[in-house]
Parts: sequence; C-alpha cells; structure tokens
Amino acid sequence: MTPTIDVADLSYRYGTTLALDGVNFSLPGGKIYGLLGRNGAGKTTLLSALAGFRKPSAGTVRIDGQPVFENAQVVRQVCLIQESSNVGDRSDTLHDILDFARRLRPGWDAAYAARLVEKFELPSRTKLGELSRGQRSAFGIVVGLASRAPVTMFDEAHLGMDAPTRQAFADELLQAFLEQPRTFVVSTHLIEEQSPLFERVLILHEGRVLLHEDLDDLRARGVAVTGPAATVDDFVADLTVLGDQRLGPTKSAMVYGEFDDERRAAARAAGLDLGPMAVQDLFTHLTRSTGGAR
Ligand SMILES: Nc1ncnc2c1ncn2[C@@H]1O[C@H](COP(=O)(O)OP(=O)(O)OP(=O)(O)O)[C@@H](O)[C@H]1O
Repeated sequence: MTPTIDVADLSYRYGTTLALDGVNFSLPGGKIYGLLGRNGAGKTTLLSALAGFRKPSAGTVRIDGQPVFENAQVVRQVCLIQESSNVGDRSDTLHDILDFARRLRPGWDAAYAARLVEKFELPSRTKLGELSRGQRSAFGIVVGLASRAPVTMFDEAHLGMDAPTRQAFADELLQAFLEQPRTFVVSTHLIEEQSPLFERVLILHEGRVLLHEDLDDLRARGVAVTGPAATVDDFVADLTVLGDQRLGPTKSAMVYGEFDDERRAAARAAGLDLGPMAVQDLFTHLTRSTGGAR
C-alpha cells in the first residue's frame, strides 16, 4: 500500500503571484522524500495541493492514478501536518483530537499514538491551544505518525521543537518507516540535520522543480578537498569553489562538480583528502539567486 504521487504541469496562483509554475514529478511510493526550497519557493503550496487542500490553477495531482482534489477516498490516504498544527481545534484536548483522528483515519494506530504521547511527554487532558509551540509541533508529529497514512507529509512540522525532541522525531519517523514502509514527504529548512532521513530530495526554486534526485547523487555533486593550504589552492585553481575553511596550515575547499577517477587520483597523489560536502552548502549554491522571497 505505497501509492505513487504523480504531479503533471501543476500551477497554482494566488492573485498575481504564481506560486507553482508548471511543476512535474513522480514520487514512487515507499520512500522518504525531502522537500527543500528557500522561503517562498512554493513548498507549502505544493504540499497543500498534494493533500487535496487546494484546487490547482492548472495541471493535476494524482495519487495511485486518482485525482486528489475533491476525492474523499484518495484524501483519506493522505495526512499533511503543517507548521501551524492543523491537527485540531485549539479548544479541544489532545485526548479528544486523538479520538477524532481514530474515527476519521482508516489506518489509525491508537496504541502507537498513546506510546508517542508518552514519549513526547504531552499532557493529553490539556487543550491544544494551551500547549507551548514546541509541544504543539510534537503533537502534530504524533498525529502524523500514528495516522499510518500511506502518504504522510510534514511541512516544517518540527518548528519550535528543541534539538532532543527533533532527534526523537527523526528516530520515530525512521522506525515507523522501517516497520511499515509508506511515503513520507518532509519539508524542512534544517537541511543538514534532517537530510540523513531522506532517500530522495526535491528542491523547489521560484515555483519550479530545480532538482529531483537521490540524496547520494546530490552529495556526489560536491567534494571537500582538504590538505596543506598551498596544495589545495593549486588543485582547485580551475574548479568551482563554493567556500573554504582554514585551520592553521590546513585548508578545506568546497568544490562543486563531480570528480572523475583521474581527478581523484591526482588529489591523492598530491596528498589531499577528499570528503563529502555538506548538503546545506550544495543547496545554498544551487538556489543562489537574487534573494529569498519572490
Ligand atoms: N495565502 C497567500 N496569498 C497570497 N500569496 C501567497 C499565499 N500563500 C503563499 N503565497 C505566496 O506564494 C509563494 C509560495 O509560498 P509558499 O508558502 O508555498 O512557500 P514556501 O516554500 O512554503 O515558503 P517558506 O519556506 O517561507 O514557508 C510565495 O511567493 C508566497 O508569498
């Protein structure tokens, strides 16, 4: 039960703002996808369209071959948790919201929800609106994971959560995925922290798909070259250097572009170390433009 998501020529317009501009991609089921993009790139709009919350201005979103919008049967297979915590009414207790989710969601796992509530130390008799921001986010994550929805999406759902809680979220997500493979789409600005979760990455930029590939392939686009400063400088002289760091006589230069075997051998012969580059640095390079929001 891991349906494919197919997006074809998807555009979405808010008045004069074209938030999505002819987006095409296909997400085979049973993987964890990272959705990345700068502020205003269109991530929230895209996830809302995938969940059937928004009618596309043009194009289609299909899950398992079925159009999503106004299709109750398909929408029930999808769970989108948003940063604003769209999981329930602020005046309802967590207990009541979980009870409602149990009745609404076909795959709801009540025992798992109870375990997660305990793990995240959430007060189930408290109203949603009385939680701290981080607790609200953690509760959203509980609902998303316990939904066991074949397509589960988190839109910056970790906002306000402290580092240990975010780590617990990542661990739980991975565990839930291994126990019962489904499709996760996770949008985040915490790229370095969350990228170990992702098998594939979709980068949106200015309403279009800039890149859609395996994380390993993205990583292979950049190399950190480390060694004595003068040797590094010589080696990278004709390469695209995105940045560098110095520690005493040692320098590390971040080089964009794939290294073939010959170049790797030359680096080794020169006594240089080659290592992976931070995904965050690659992202920054790829999405460098005139500014953030359009
Ligand atoms: N309700 C709205 N009314 C008008 N324009 C909007 C609305 N929501 C989003 N936009 C615009 O659509 C574009 C895409 O916004 P969206 O929220 O999808 O981006 P995002 O990638 O999720 O950004 P962020 O990382 O800042 O959350 C932006 O230019 C934004 O200003």
